[in-house]
Amino acid sequence: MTVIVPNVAGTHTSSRLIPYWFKHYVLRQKDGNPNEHTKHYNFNTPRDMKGLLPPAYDEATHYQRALEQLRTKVSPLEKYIFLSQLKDANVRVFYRLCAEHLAEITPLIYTPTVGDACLNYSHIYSRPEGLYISIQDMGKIGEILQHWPHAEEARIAVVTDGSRILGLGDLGVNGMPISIGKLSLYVAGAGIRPSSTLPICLDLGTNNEKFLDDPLYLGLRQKRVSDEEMAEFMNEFMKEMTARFPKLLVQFEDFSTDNAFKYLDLYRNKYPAFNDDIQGTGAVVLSGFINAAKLHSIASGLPLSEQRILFFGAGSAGVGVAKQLLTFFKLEGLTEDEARERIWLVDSQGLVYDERGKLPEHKKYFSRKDYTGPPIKKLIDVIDYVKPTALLGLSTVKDAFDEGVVKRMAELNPRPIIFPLSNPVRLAEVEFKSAVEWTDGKVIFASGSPFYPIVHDGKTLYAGQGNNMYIFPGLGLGSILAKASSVTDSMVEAASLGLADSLTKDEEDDGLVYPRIERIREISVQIAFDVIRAAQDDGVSCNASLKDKSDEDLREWVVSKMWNA
Ligand SMILES: O=C([O-])CC(=O)C(=O)O
Ligand SMILES: [Mg+2]
Repeated sequence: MTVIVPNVAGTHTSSRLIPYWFKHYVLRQKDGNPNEHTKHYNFNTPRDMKGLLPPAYDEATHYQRALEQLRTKVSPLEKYIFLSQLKDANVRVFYRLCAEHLAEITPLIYTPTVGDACLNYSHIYSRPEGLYISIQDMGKIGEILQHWPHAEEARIAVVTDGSRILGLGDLGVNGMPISIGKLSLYVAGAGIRPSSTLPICLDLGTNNEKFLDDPLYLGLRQKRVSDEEMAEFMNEFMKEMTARFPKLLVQFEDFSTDNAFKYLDLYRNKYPAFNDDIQGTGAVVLSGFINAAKLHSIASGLPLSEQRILFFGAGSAGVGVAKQLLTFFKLEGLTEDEARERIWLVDSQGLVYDERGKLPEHKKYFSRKDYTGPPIKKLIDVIDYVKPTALLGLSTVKDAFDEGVVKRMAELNPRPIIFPLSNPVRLAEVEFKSAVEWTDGKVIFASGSPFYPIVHDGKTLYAGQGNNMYIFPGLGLGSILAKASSVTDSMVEAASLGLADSLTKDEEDDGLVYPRIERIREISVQIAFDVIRAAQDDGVSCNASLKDKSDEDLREWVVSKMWNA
């Protein structure tokens, strides 16, 4: 019997909260500048609030009140709107709520609900929360960046062009909530100061006809610009960003495949920048895979180096993850060519191999040379040919891992590794419940979006969440603290290995491949530490004062730099 266990969050907190919101409210009324709120993040308990607060007002109770109110909302989107307003009204209460109830709040401010927020952004929009830079701003981007207050505090920008939001496609300017959501996790998960975060949505047009026809659509009513125009825009944008925000790290988010690779390659050695979908997702999957392969090996006796990984989906995320997984085999002593041999890609036309015909650039590296027969189109047939130990989905094709596919994986492996990584949850290649049932509980599972735990034959099974949210907060924190001039491959790899290493005994006993999300801050400290050391080894850390710190001192120093609500 299989039962879904709802995620029941605890309700207790005894921590005191500062009612800064009142001061914030009063100040905002005075100046009325919509961006002004960002400067009110550092508050002391305002003494002048006496008489303005109800007699029995208690900071801790107020926090519980917010939680209670949240739970009266029915739909996830309503909850998202409530939380968004709470953040605006009272940033500390919002982040305290996140800190204390992360497992409950994360799916509401981030994947999967943030996907609904993006789809509906032009209808649920209520206030500015970041920067919108459009193609029409070309030539004066520098001027527009001046409008962001407190440039000296800016440390991390999440920049999207809305062209491939999660698995939802081109959402144009409606992509803004993904930048906002990621940055909320930077604060909640890594203690970045809220005023140091900068959400940016670039509006280069959209090819989404539905939005172009929507009278409330908030973006430019035009098709996406040409590659040449975009390249010119991006060059000006990055140049002006560095001039205006010299201490800023840029996280590229949800650019369409080709542009994701193109702009990462173009800027990664020039600016402190990384691409979350290529490098962040790659790192998080490598990490979960390391732990999954250990579990597989215990059950199968197969040496780790003999894992055979089949990727279903060969976009930016798929190829990014595949490249990162080369590290897994290299750590087992294989050469790069040997490592590449252990990985197969499947795209919409089936197995990716040289003889199939012309391939886009990013698929060529993994294209098989050892198969020359007719195209193998169906996934189940590719599985029969490859005999994979692991099946990873980054396709956004819902239910692509059907009963036949999953059962075949279970016939080939005592404990098959199945990672449906597409986001949001309704695009997952297979649901956790089905994967458990079809493998009789044997599956080693991680998904991009969260699934509830499942009780199978009296045992509670947990779905790992192979989402880059475990990586980017710590990778960003480490890069910022190291004052890294660029984000190197070793830094990304360090983040991944740090995460893999972070499982507690209790988590291992529960068969987890990722730590529990409630420990994200602790994990971010470890990742940031590893990232700083990697930056130093690569000679890209410009923070000379960290060089002589002992490991213990460096860890303590990282913790001391984290913001708390
Ligand atoms: O946002 C997420 O949940 C993970 C991610 O980067 C994506 O799917 O593009
Ligand atoms: Mg993304």
